[in-house]
Amino acid sequence: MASILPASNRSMRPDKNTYERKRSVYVKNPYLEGMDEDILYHLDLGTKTHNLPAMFGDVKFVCVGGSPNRMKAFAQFMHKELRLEGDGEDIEDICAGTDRYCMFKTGPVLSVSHGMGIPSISIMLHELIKLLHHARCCDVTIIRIGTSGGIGIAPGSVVITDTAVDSFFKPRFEQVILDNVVTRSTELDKELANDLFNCSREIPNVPTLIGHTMCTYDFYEGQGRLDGALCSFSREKKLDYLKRAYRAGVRNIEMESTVFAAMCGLCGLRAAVVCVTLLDRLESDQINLSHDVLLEYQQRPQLLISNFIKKQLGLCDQMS
Ligand SMILES: O=P(O)(O)O[C@@H]1C[C@H](O)[C@@H](CO)O1
Ligand SMILES: O=c1cc[nH]c(=O)[nH]1
Repeated sequence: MASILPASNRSMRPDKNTYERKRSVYVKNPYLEGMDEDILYHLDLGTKTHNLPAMFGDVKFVCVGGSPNRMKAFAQFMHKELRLEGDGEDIEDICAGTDRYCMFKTGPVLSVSHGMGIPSISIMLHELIKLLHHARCCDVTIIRIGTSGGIGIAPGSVVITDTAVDSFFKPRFEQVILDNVVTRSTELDKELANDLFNCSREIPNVPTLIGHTMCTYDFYEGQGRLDGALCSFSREKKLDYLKRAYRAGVRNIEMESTVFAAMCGLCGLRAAVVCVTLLDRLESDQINLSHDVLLEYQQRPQLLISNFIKKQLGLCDQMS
């Protein structure tokens, strides 16, 4: 039977930090407290092997994205932007003991890769959220910086997601738990989305908008592409579907935002999704950008998030 768990249903127990108005990172699992040790297997970290509060206690911003190289480049970029010591080129992968994900820390910013698709980001988020909880982090903002296919907007546009929707344009994420389907809310933090949009106004030549983001389970058939190994629908059906998505408010398509919004919302993380579009899906299916253009497009969300983080840290005036 399906049930809705609203994102506002946040705490399992009273927040010990209520008086300081701090926002903790919650885990909603009664079994965790009774565990002697928690091994974060896919991150190659653990509560007995690592001093998580010392390593991560000061983290305030977590940025996640599919590709390990992109997330390393973002960490190096942030290192420079925050004017931290050294050039940041030799930044170490904290998860070097596993090749599932990579993680880099630069000042209060953590940069983590999540691979492609809902199952991959979901595993990473379970362990990342436990990590932040064990490290006693508070007031954490998490942002997915990714790539996507646009609908009816110019390639290179940056979409800040107001609501993540599924393939039926519904703001929900359906998690199969045992043999039940549990439906979770995919609302994102509207204030954060607006703050990011305001920040984007200061970046010239990068068209940026707020819109719904559709999250699919597949890049090809799941996104209505005509160029996969399998295709059982016509060009007309594809265009009809994408135009209906556009009319429902969808401006881009990717593969992680619904589970990201659902899990972060339930665990007390202020969350946003910021993706650049690589093509207009009403025009084409294949991504034929040159390497340089692709690189420049991928840097657009990074530039916006870096400006936002610097503003939040009160560093912008001193640095411009
Ligand atoms: O963060 P990335 O750029 O990996 O996100 C999108 C969605 C899929 O993971 C992938 C498909 O190319 O790109
Ligand atoms: O079309 C696209 C481009 C990037 N990522 C997606 O999921 N879809």
